[in-house]
Amino acid sequence: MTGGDTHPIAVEGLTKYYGDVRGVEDLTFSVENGEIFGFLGPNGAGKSTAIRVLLGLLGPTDGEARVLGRNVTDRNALRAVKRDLGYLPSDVTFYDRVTGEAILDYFGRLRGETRREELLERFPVPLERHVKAYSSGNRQKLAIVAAFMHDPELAIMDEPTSGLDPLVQNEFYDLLEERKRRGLASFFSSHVLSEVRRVCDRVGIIRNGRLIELDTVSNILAERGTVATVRLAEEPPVEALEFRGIARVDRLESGTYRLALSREFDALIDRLHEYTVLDLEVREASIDDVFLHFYGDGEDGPS
Ligand SMILES: Nc1ncnc2c1ncn2[C@@H]1O[C@H](COP(=O)(O)OP(=O)(O)OP(=O)(O)O)[C@@H](O)[C@H]1O
Repeated sequence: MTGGDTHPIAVEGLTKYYGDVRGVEDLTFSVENGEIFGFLGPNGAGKSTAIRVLLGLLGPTDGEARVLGRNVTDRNALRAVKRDLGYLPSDVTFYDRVTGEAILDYFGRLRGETRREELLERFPVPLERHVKAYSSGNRQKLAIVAAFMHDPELAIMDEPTSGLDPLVQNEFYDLLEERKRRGLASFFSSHVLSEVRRVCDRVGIIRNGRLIELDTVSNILAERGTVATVRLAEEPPVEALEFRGIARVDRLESGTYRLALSREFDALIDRLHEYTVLDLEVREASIDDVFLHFYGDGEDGPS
């Protein structure tokens, strides 16, 4: 990785161990300008660890990471780009005995606040109250305003939508999409496939500390974004239900099969036509489907 890398985020071989405990191992990826990048993984996968390293809060054990062209181990260089960086932590902890307004004043003085009023209209919070009295949703909204009010070039967010109601989530997705149109980069972690599917251009899937998939959302979903569960009067072998465009077939119980497939149903209908279909349910793949059924359940996922 060269010092002149212009990616908002560039990570190569990044590894972080906590003693013997693996946080993340050998992560390599980069985020483009104007991209919404989703970092998807189950609890304990290593998402927060990676984000903390990107923000210079944890030192890497090995490998390298650059944020806005600055090496994350160079504290001074990182401090110099703080104004261009927005950060939303997973556990929003503000000093409790201050008002929301005082918190925004503080961050405003540090980094700027050109979008403060506009964002407060979109993510309203009881500014005059002590943060201690805030609901978790209001804390999260305050954190969003604080992270974006200086209109940062790059936003790094750890599970930003947890605790938000659906309307506020939508407002948040709109905010990311507006940023994208303006060429600004956003990186966020999530364990919710549906939101990653909705807003992200590319997704990195992390499991047991390793990146096991890095692709556009549409490519990932094109191959295996739909799950059909079918109950047949007959009991054909699993192979009899395989066809082009199907990623996987599992037999759940006698006569019941689960098929992971692309959203092209003609081939499915053709194949099922050969049997007596007693029940058929088609749904979007959940994150459990992605992790359990497409990546196996071995320690490190696919090799
Ligand atoms: N301070 C720490 N000391 C020791 N081990 C840690 C520490 N922080 C995280 N870990 C371990 O590192 C691994 C990755 O954890 P991390 O919090 O990064 O995952 P995550 O994907 O953010 O999970 P979640 O979605 O639950 O927040 C886990 O095995 C976790 O137990």
